[in-house]
Amino acid sequence: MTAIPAATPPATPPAARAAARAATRVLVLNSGSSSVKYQLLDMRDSSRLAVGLVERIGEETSRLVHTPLTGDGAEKRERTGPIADHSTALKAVAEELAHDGLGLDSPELAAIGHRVVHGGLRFTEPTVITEEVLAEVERLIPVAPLHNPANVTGIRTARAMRPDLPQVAVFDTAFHTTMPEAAARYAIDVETADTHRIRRYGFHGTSHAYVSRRTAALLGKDPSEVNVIVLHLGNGASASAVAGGRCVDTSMGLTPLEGLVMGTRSGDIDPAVTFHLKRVAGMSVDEIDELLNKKSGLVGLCGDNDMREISRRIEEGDERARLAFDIYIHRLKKYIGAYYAVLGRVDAVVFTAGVGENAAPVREAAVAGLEELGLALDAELNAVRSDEARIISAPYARIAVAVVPTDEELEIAQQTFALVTGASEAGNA
Ligand SMILES: Nc1ncnc2c1ncn2[C@@H]1O[C@H](COP(=O)(O)OP(=O)(O)O)[C@@H](O)[C@H]1O
Ligand SMILES: CC(=O)OP(=O)(O)O
Ligand SMILES: [Mg+2]
Repeated sequence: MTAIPAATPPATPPAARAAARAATRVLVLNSGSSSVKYQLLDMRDSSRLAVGLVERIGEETSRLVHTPLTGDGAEKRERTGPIADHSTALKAVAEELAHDGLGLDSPELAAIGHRVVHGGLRFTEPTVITEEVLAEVERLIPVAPLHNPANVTGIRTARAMRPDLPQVAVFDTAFHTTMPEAAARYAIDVETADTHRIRRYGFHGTSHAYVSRRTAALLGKDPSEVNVIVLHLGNGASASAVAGGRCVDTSMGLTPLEGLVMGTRSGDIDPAVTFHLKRVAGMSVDEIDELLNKKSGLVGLCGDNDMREISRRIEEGDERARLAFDIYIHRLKKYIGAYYAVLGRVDAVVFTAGVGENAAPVREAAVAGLEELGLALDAELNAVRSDEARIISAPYARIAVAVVPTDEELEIAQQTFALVTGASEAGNA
């Protein structure tokens, strides 16, 4: 494996900071393995000017959904048909923005903020992207094989379109750097671990940070006063234990493969399974990587990775879908119990991301039977569909259970704007 580099990130160039002060818009690109989510925001009031998504990149059935939010009667637009790669996807996004007079050539654009999944040991803060920073993000590809390549393509394409504009990387790993050594270290030979920088990094940190803060606000408290278990359940899924606003443990590890059962990833597994697959089943390391990252989790268990489809199949009496759901829930419940023990006192358990925000049956099953721990849902509140942050626990429950929609893009925009305008250096980040 490639060693994970350590050093200090570069400061914001003063010229870029001065230019950014006059402009107030930030474009955020959240490039996933097969998708790009994006938002254009005006940072004077953090309002959205346009939002969108490109999904199923690389397939015949790619889809771009773009929603301008300026002016009256602005309507959602859709494009379908093959989009070969992330570079093509971003060019299509730029065209859609230009169509609404919000093009990347706008002098009002202060910066582009990029989600970058793995920042290794080096990047613990939002960082202005230089060729050298980009080279380090590329160097980390072996430890985020599904994500960092897309992030790099996104950055290179955006830089080619606006080479003069500051571009900022906001790292999924950053929020987790507060974990104590006892949580971050694996119990393997210390020298080997240190030489190769093998440790728990954790991911989805931007989401865990945003959601834990919003949960504190929902409880009417300061983040420093509350202990929260955050369950980020999207296609990738991770849990974290957040004590007083600081991450103390998280389920993803050196790579985003560890922890919960995910859409296509196995999550926790006995490492000896990999030796067995190599020695006994004759699979290559690349084949095992592909099996665990892309053909496991829900899709490996039942052929579908979308919780909507799995719920539908369960209702039809499909046994494989039922078993996949049960395995998913069993793992989730184990992490709730584990992080309860890690935190000692829990104020809230919060569900977020595509599954966490939308799948009431997942929330119900994950919390079922945990009344002794102080967890109980209100069935009616759990069934409500809403885009608002809300509490769904029973009034008598000692611990709040909440649903808080994540907003990685807003968090990235705020961190990006603070960095390029120098606000973060003035202590306003
Ligand atoms: N209405 C819904 N009901 C149940 N699950 C849903 C719903 N909408 C989305 N999901 C789940 O959310 C997943 C996507 O979550 P998301 O957080 O957008 O993931 P990612 O950012 O990893 O692409 C889908 O694969 C699906 O399983
Ligand atoms: C880190 C990770 O798993 O991200 P995503 O959920 O976007 O795949
Ligand atoms: Mg996501």
